[in-house]
Amino acid sequence: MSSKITPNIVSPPKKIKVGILGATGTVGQRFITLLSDHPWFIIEALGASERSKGKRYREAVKWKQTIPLGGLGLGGIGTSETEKISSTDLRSDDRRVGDLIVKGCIPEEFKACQLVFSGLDADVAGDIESAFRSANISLFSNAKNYRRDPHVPLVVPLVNPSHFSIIPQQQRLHSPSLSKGFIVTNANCSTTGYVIPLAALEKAFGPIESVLVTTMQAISGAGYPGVPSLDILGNVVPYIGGEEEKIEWETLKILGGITDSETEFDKNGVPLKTFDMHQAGGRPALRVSASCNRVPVVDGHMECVSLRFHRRPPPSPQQVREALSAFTPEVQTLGCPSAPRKAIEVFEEPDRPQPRLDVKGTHNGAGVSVGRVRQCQVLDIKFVVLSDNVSIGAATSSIINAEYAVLKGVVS
Ligand SMILES: NC(=O)C1=CN([C@@H]2O[C@H](COP(=O)(O)OP(=O)(O)OC[C@H]3O[C@@H](n4cnc5c(N)ncnc54)[C@H](OP(=O)(O)O)[C@@H]3O)[C@@H](O)[C@H]2O)C=CC1
Ligand SMILES: N[C@@H](CC(=O)OP(=O)(O)O)C(=O)O
Repeated sequence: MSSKITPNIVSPPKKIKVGILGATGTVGQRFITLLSDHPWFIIEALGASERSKGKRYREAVKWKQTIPLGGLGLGGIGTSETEKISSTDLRSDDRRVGDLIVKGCIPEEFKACQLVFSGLDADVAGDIESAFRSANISLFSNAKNYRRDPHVPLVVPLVNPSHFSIIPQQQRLHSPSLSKGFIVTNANCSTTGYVIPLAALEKAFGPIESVLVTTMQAISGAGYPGVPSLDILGNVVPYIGGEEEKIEWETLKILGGITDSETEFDKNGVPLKTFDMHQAGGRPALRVSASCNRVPVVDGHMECVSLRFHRRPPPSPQQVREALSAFTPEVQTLGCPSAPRKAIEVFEEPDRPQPRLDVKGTHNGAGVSVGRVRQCQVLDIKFVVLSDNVSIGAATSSIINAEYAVLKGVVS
């Protein structure tokens, strides 16, 4: 595993106790590696299924990360020597993550946590996550269950953290007497990877009208043990259930806006049952067509993207490269410690990025890599984007979302 990101904050807030639901899974394990040396967050509680409940974490988990589990601490390491000492005092027992006893995923077991991350299997995430919200716990989820909910923000932290402003409306509806209970979701891993360059291009050149995206998705996207080896070795599977639809509508919600009253997403954002892709909701309509493939790669989703801008004439490939490279998301300037120092790494080499060489990039999988920016003879521009599906595609996004919420006072 590559080196950790150096925190880029000046004055961190006080230490915050966090829980992880689905802690034994692929995404849960990535949460643990990322949080074990987080400056603010301290792992307080881990939850998983009845199969794992009551066991020490190291006995419950099939650990598949490249960092050994044995040495991982509970996080809250601070950014200075003084803080490291005080955070060790706070964790008076100074245990390792592997020592923690796995709990059941019920809110009573997570009462001491100020916020909870979820890497739960989508089959069970719906009821469990809403129980946490009702119990006045702030929840940051990777599961798909609440992404379409018109009062739940679907936040790719490098793109649309402004959508956190829908949270008071969600609380009014679901927990009017409670101040902390809410759900924030992050997006599907393929959506996340390619919507970051799309957002950068919209920021520089205005609305995009049409996008064609073809994915080559890693096996780790299917969790553990995932796709049978006999299906994927030396093969490509041209179907991932539900994935194309998710990419197509999630992109609209993420790049869309919230109405001025901050009570709902606008027409471009809400995947309403009656949603009409041709109807403009504050911006020209965006059409997206996705084709998804599972490929024999362990980590890293690669996506070939072609797009057309609303603006005529469109920008040149060189202008696009410069805009992508210059993209600076709010979470970066605000000082979220897990935000990449560079959101989009642009490659000039004709054969990069590649999953095996570039999936971690220079930012521990928190940014994305773009290459082969060139003219498209059918639309305007085409390029390839590579993202770490388990980091920025999942756990890292949730963590940056939570950091943003802390810095904005949404979680305290
Ligand atoms: N892998 C990826 O790249 C991405 C995944 N996601 C989403 O994140 C979530 C987790 O994915 P992933 O880590 O790959 O999945 P895994 O199958 O690897 O892990 C699932 C987790 O859910 C727990 N779990 C299963 N059933 C229950 C239950 N009845 N009660 C409580 N906990 C339960 C498992 O615990 P136990 O070990 O005890 O069975 C395990 O910790 C999913 O919703 C997925 O769609 C989102 C983006 C990317
Ligand atoms: N389906 C994605 C991973 C995933 O779990 O997506 P979602 O969170 O949207 O269900 C993949 O296979 O790579």
